[in-house]
Amino acid sequence: MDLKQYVTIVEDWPKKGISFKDITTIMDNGPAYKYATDQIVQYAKQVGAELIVGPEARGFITGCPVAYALEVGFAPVRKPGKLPREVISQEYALEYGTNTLTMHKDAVKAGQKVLIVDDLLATGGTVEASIKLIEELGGEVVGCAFLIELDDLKGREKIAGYDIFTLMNY
Ligand SMILES: O=P(O)(O)OC[C@H]1O[C@H](OP(=O)(O)OP(=O)(O)O)[C@H](O)[C@@H]1O
Ligand SMILES: Nc1ncnc2[nH]cnc12
Repeated sequence: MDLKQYVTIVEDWPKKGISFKDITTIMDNGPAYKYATDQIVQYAKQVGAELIVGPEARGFITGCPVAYALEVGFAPVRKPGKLPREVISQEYALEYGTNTLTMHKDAVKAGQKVLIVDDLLATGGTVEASIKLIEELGGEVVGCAFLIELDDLKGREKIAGYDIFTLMNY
């Protein structure tokens, strides 16, 4: 399936100069959403994922169906003030701003093989911060899976040494 036909490109959003890749038009199409999920599930099996971690919010939409299909758990990476129990935190930079990400202290078990799933790899700030959180909790990041990679932003250089799987490149 040519998934790119389901991505909607919105120029100059949320700021001038950003070419926003809207994946809601993959998610609202049943076969496209299933196809995208199935590709990541196959990859997750290859790398032996025991837990899926997804960054808020689009990492939930992308990662949760993968966890469901594999019958493994899903742990959220969230923006500050959202998780109710003890958290660890990590600052990160976005293509259009900065923020902090948090995870519950007990979200990952020591030695657990973790696959990070998100919709898009841009500068790599989000996935880099997620890797730091998972490793601080003792998890082993066995891969990072994305629907989309924005090549010019060179996010993969930030996570050199980690296995990366992407379905579409722009
Ligand atoms: O590689 P990076 O430069 O870090 O950018 C990629 C991240 O940016 C987007 O999330 P965003 O923070 O906009 O949050 P959202 O999913 O809640 O819209 C996207 O879903 C990725 O998580
Ligand atoms: N260009 C972009 N399109 C969609 N999501 C993004 N997150 C960071 N950069 C993005």
